[in-house]
Amino acid sequence: MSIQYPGEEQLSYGVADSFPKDFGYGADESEMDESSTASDSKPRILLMGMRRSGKSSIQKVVFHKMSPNETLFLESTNKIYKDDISNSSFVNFQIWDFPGQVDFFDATFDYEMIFRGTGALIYVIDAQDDYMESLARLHVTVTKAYKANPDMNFEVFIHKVDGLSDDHKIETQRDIHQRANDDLADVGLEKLHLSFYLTSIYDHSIFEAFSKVVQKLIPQLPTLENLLNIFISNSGIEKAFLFDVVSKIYIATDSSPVDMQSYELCCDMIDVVIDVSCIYSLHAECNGTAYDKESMAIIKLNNTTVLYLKEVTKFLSLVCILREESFERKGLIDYNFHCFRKAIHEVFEVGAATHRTFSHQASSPNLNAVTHNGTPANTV
Ligand SMILES: Nc1nc2c(ncn2[C@@H]2O[C@H](COP(=O)(O)OP(=O)(O)OP(=O)(O)O)[C@@H](O)[C@H]2O)c(=O)[nH]1
Repeated sequence: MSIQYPGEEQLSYGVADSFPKDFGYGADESEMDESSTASDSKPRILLMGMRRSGKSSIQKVVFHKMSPNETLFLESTNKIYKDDISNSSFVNFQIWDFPGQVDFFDATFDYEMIFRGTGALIYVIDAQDDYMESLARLHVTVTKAYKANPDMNFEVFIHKVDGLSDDHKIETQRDIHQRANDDLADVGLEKLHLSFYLTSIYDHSIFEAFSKVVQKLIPQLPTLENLLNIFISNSGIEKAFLFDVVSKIYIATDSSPVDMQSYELCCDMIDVVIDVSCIYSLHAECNGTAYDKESMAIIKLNNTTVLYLKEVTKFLSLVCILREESFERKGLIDYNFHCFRKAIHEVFEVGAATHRTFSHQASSPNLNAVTHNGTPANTV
């Protein structure tokens, strides 16, 4: 595990620099600094919902490492809070936290402008409370937003489900799903697709849900999944996640199903790596220095499972789950990882270059992996 800071020049690479450009409506980093209007043009994710539904808590827990218990002391948000997380995260967009319910009839609130630059609208419903009023607000919000920007994704977080039994959770989700879609059908908006997630800040469900929201906004997702599939099948790995280190959102995974336990294990591994690196860091302050080019860790569990973490870019890390037997071929895994890492860098360089030239012709990176038995496999 690395604990050394590699030097400034090594931190100059950054996938996030290309990320907003790949959304097609982002602005350059330099422009961001010059005016807040420019930074407002960054792709956004909006957090909306009734007062006390848990919007600020979600944002603080996922992106600012606040512990769930501390959210009890969060004060009510009074104005739109714009959180630009791009300096620390691959997830290069703004999260806009809205103060309780938005008054769409307030003339000073230009909701059309806000919705037009939005990638995803997350509507948070407090599942522990009576949600009828919240459902009515959801309907007004999504219909207005859809008219302004039909391309945006509509995500509904059925939140605070930690207080509900398993049966109650399923029943609540079914009920909310039914009512929300019936309301849309009544006004002829069957085309408006709502995605539903059961979430809580007290477990990993909020990170999983946010991962799925973010993945839908990554144009390179199919390429990333393809690269992960090639990497794991040639290396004898069971499951691999590409993580945004700071938020523990997974940007992509291979196409085998995700089980919560594996995801939680990998999240915990990131915490261990960052915490241990911080403790032994050469720097007194451990802000952003705990993760660098040298970062890697191997954790052997007592059930013959191995967790393997390696740095991919300044913000991204690959966390793999594999059997002890497969780990005996560590040389092969490392070689394939080297190819995988190179391919990931190419994906985002191509993305950035494509944006710069305003060209829509994307080229695919080559992943010259070695198969599990050692023969080179030229794959795209
Ligand atoms: N049990 C439980 N409580 C939660 C969860 N998420 C948030 N809360 C609590 O809900 C309360 C309200 O959270 P906030 O994040 O302030 O809600 P908000 O939607 O931002 O509220 P406004 O700023 O007034 O719009 C806090 O006491 C949180 O601790 C959750 O997943 N489970």
